[in-house]
Formats: sequence, C-alpha cells, structure tokens
Amino acid sequence: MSNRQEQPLLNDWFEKHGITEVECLVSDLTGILKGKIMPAGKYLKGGRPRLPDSIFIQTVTGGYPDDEDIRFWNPAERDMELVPDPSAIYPVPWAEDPTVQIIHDCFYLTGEPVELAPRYVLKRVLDLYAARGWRPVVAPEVEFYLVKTNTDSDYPLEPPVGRSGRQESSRQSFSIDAVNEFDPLFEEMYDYCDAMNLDLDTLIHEEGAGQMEVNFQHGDPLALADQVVMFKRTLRETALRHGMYATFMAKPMAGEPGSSMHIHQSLLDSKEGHNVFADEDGQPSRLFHAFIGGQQRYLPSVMPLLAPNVNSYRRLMRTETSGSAPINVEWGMDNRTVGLRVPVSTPEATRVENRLAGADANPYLVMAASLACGYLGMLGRLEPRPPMVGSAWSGGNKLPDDIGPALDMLHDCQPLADILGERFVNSYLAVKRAEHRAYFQVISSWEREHLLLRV
Ligand SMILES: NC(=O)CC[C@H](N)C(=O)O
Repeated sequence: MSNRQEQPLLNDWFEKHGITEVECLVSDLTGILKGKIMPAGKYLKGGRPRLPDSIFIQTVTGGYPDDEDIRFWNPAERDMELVPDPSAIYPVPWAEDPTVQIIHDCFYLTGEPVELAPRYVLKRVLDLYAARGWRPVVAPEVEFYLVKTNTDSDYPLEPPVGRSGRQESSRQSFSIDAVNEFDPLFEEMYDYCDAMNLDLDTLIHEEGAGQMEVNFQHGDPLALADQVVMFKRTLRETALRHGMYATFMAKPMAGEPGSSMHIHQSLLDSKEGHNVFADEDGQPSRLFHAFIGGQQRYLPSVMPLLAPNVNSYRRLMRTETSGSAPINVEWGMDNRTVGLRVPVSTPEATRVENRLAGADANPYLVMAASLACGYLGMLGRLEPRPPMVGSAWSGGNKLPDDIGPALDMLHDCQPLADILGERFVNSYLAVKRAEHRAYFQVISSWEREHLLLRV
C-alpha cells in the first residue's frame, strides 16, 4: 500500500481548490476524529503523516485499559502511516483558509493494515461479502438533539430556544414549523453538506423536544459510514456557530426519547447488480431470511458496537418516554416495535432496517457489526423466527440491558471475533471495560439524593 497512486489526484484537487491546509483524519473506536493538521505544500511533498497505534486503545476520557488488558494490543506502541483515501476528500466549508479534510487509512510501516482501526474492520467485513459476489447497500438514518449550551455537567440538558424565543414544550413529531424554528442553523448545515457532497435525503422533526433526524441516500457502506462521520462533525460545528449544541448522545435527557442510528440493509449481486434479497418472482429470498436469521442470532452479542456507552442502554430501557426504541431482535413487516423492521417496498428495494444502534455509536463499527451478523446467517443458512405481527414490546427486553453484560456476550462469541478480527475485539473489550470502570468511579446525584440520609 506504499504506492502513491492517489498523489496526482490529490495534486489536482488541491490546485483546483487552492488548498493551503490539510486535516488528516482517522476515526478512533468512539468515532472521535484524531489526526494531524498540516500545511498543504508539506503534505503533498513530504512523507505520510504518522500516529501511534495507541489511538485505538484510548478511552473516551483519554485513558487506557488496565495493565492486565494491555497484552491485547501492541505494547510497543508502533507508528502507523496514514494513507489518504481519494474517495474521502472533503472541503472544510467553515474554515477561514482553504482547508481540506481527508479520511485516512492506517498501515504499519511494514505495510500491514492496522486491524484495530474501525474503518479497516468495516473493510474487512465488506471484503468477505465481495469474495462471495455480494455487495451490501445501506441507508443510515441518524437522530440528534439540538440543546441549549450548558457548561455545568451536573445540570440536565434543556431544549434550545428557537426563532420564536421559546423552547418546545410538547411533542412535535414531523412538524415542519418546529424544524423552521431553527432555519438559520439548518440552512447553513445544508450549505456545508452541499459543499462537502454529503448526500442527505430528508430532514424531519422527531418526537423529542429539539430532536431531528436526517436520512442519507442509500449506497456503499464505507462511503456512507464516511458520510455519517463527516455529517456529525459538520452539524456539531454548525450548531456551535448558532449558539447551540448538537448532540448524538443516545439518551441526552431523561424525559425525552433517545436517538438512534437506523441502518437499512439490502444486498446486490456484484456482477448483475440486482437485489438478491428478492427472488425472481419478487418474493423475499432464502438469503433474505437467512440474513435476518443471522441478525436474530448474533445481534445481541454485538450490542457493544451498536450501543457502546453506559448512556446507550438508557435509550433501550422501556419507559413512558422511550418512544420506539426497540428492545428485541424480532422482525416484522412494517412494524416499528421490532428491532428488525422490513419496510413494505418494491422487490428491488427489499431490505431490512436494523433499528438497534444508537446515534452515539461509531458508524463504521455499526455497519461492520450488523453486516457481520447477516453474513453469518447467510453462511449458516439460519432460519429466522416467524415474523412478529402486532406489538413486540410485551415480550420484555431481549437484549443485554447494560454495557457490562453486553461486553461479556461479545467476549463469548467466537464467530464474531473471527469476522471482526480477534485483536480488534479484544482491544475493544479492554477499552470499553476501562470506560465502564471510569464511569463507576463517579458518584451520581441519584445516590446523593436517595442514599445520603437513608442507608
Ligand atoms: N424514528 C423512529 O422510529 C424513532 C426511533 C427512536 N428515537 C429510537 O431511539 O430508536
């Protein structure tokens, strides 16, 4: 991978846009963009930027796993070379100087890819599909909240003040006027997304106060994961410019529904280009059913990638305000109470929507995990349970209800480690356990409220 095929393309692009500065981006496990900022001339002329591989064992608080877990990564903390992906070049429309942001892949200096990189984990799963002549297609839907800026982390978040000077105080699902309250912000968001070629389909108001959802046009999973990462960055920046925060936390406010990252998934024959989830007679195919069977069998074990934080499981708790966040891996036609919804569609658009992931998850890992489960189902020709008709809520929570048990289930699932990479899974478990320990060291206001004078 040390060839420089991409160099002429970069030269042209930089020249055309008069680029003076480059942001070299790599997504860590959480989805935080790490990297280096460089003058354009140096970037084009000089060697590739480097980072230590320890960026992939860093927790969200900047810590590292405990000593006993360190054997899972590379104690030498080796350098990685960052290689630009020419299909992931985006201008930075809000920058003062002409700046480009480029998503990079990571390779050791010996040439092997770094298996801990989330983007590599997705590529690895896509390669397995490609080897069988399959090309998965996905369409992500991402929910988020706009909230009032707030610098006191002990204080609950609040909805932002819109153009009317008021905060939303009742459910405004699908209201156009409630979106228009934040018109200046969304107009700028669209301008930025257009400049970056992010293919947004629709924007709607969701159920929560200040909660919105964007849908992306369907396409290649790697390109869409890149787009979601870039969209999150763009929206956070836009909101700041308008005196608000945009948050992708799975459950930012106790009395409001959580935010999800639904993934619609279909499967094309790589050569012919037709959707193999439908038979010649237009009926759902055996592969489609086996894909769902795999999702039913393996999704509970891959929950740490779909719901990666303690906060993620608050979204998946059934309460009066949890909205339609699923707590099961049932499937059903046009049914929003199940984790695996099959929308009514034409045969060419036959697909299954995985509704489990939170908006807080890393999109590379969500897509890798979800597609890995479907792949295992197709390989093992697994049969799904009968589709759910009516409400699936009454069956109770069929998913791990906290990050601790979810990590134990991932640890015990060898078929997933074989697909996602043993070294990646072990490092991921170590990082998430370290985060869980750090969380547990914080004494919450609930404990002060209810235990202080009673126990
Ligand atoms: N768009 C919807 O169906 C709502 C999803 C819900 N907010 C969730 O967290 O899963």
